[in-house]
Amino acid sequence: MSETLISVENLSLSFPNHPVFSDLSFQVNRGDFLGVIGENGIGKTTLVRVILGQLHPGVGKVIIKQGIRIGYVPQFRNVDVEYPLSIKDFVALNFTGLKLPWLSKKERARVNQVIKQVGLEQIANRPLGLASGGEKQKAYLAQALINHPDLLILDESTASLDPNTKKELLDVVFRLNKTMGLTIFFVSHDMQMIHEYPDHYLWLQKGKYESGPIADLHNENKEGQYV
Ligand SMILES: Nc1ncnc2c1ncn2[C@@H]1O[C@H](COP(=O)(O)OP(=O)(O)OP(=O)(O)O)[C@@H](O)[C@H]1O
Repeated sequence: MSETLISVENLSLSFPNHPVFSDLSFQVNRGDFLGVIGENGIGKTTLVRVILGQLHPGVGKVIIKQGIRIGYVPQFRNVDVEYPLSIKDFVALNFTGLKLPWLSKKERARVNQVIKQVGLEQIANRPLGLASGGEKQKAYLAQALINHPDLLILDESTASLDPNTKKELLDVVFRLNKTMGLTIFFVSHDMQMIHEYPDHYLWLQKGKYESGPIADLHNENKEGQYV
């Protein structure tokens, strides 16, 4: 039996005069690669905020397994070319944000390890501001990995990348899922990506939702408005 990391039970949530979820239930088990899909404004980021504990459910339960660590990769935001930190230093910020440049030997080794996992070792000393969009996003991914998360949340992290760069980032995430069993909560409005990488899906729709193994996400849906 796999271990449940997130259990959402009969969640209903509304903003004033604006219902977002009604009776939403799903689970995420250790090792899952869940793709969360839905059109703009449907509530994907709201769901991430609920899981991160920033928003409290109105009705229902959201149970996060005690003691798990969550890594978060935000939507791509450009970084100014003048940004002073190297990729390596940027990744290390997630240890405390204050210790730079006084990292322990062990911390340095961990930085090098995650940089290697995301494939940035050749440019680790390059200023982050001079990295390409895809490289910046990989740096955010490495930063999210630094504290050994059990669960990685990617919130539209590939949205503004070109198709090849998107694929490159998702290939890294896929490898982490398959080789290390890292649990992935991948939020996207790109139906093609959802068909390609996750093993389960949660499709948020107006007033309802669908979820299940990815094989149940039918082809007629693939032809829908998200392609
Ligand atoms: N704090 C808030 N107060 C009121 N309404 C909100 C608040 N946060 C979000 N909303 C509304 O709730 C709905 C869901 O927003 P959310 O950001 O979760 O959607 P989304 O699926 O992530 O959209 P996108 O794909 O565009 O990022 C939207 O209509 C949004 O305007």
